[in-house]
Amino acid sequence: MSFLSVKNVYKSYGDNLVLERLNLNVERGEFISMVGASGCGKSTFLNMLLGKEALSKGEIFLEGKSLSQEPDAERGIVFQKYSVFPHLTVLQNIMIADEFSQAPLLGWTFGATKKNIKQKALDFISIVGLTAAIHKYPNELSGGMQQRLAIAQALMKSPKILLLDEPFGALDPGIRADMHELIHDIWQQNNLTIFMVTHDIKEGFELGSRLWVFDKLRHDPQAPNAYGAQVTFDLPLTTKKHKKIAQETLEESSQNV
Ligand SMILES: Nc1ncnc2c1ncn2[C@@H]1O[C@H](COP(=O)(O)OP(=O)(O)OP(=O)(O)O)[C@@H](O)[C@H]1O
Repeated sequence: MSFLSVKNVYKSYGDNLVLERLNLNVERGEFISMVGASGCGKSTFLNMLLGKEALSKGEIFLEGKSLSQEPDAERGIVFQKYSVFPHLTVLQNIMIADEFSQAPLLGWTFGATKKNIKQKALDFISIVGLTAAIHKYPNELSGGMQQRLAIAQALMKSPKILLLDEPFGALDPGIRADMHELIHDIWQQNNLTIFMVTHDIKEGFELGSRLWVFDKLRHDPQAPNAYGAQVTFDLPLTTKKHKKIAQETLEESSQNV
């Protein structure tokens, strides 16, 4: 049994068939980079993994259990646009999800519970390198720091899978390189399974252990929505040789990625 199995999944919005016949197996600890032309359904696929979008057909299993339709703590997500609360400090932003899960009504925790959550938050703040900024508000942080904050927030929930939707797209190249190192270390040290959508094929190659290219195999110019995208290339990236072969494969196919 694979860690995550996608079985014959289809997704359409009205008569717009976005994804069709997806059959994929992923093992724990893989880092899947997902690329493909704009609008081919990469984010839709992530949202289905998150449980935010219902499947039109088929099923996705995580450790043998069908994914519920509700977003779940087992799946953390980091978007390009940061999902932080502007009126809370870095520390409060990271603590809040745990506080609400422990005290769902008001989100206020006290005593030992609060102390434990704070310690856990401080540990993640240290991992993402924000210790010097714990009392700052999001608008006082750079883009890279805000992204670190979003990653720490996602990690607080100890997700089994981490979903990254173009997480570094808005960052300057230097900061991007730092973030690549950070996410690579977090992936390795926590045996996380990561799905990352990126428009930057170089980033996909650098970070991923496996590359999925989404594309439509069939096109009907008279009915552009009649066919959905599939994973047309599924290539390992675990060694330098794999990466070279993957690069050549894509160049030969002149895929629009
Ligand atoms: N909630 C929705 N309702 C209707 N159509 C939607 C919805 N979400 C996405 N779509 C459509 O599904 C298709 C795929 O969108 P999606 O955002 O998944 O593509 P993408 O590959 O992530 O694109 P990009 O690379 O530009 O972010 C598009 O045609 C889009 O218009």
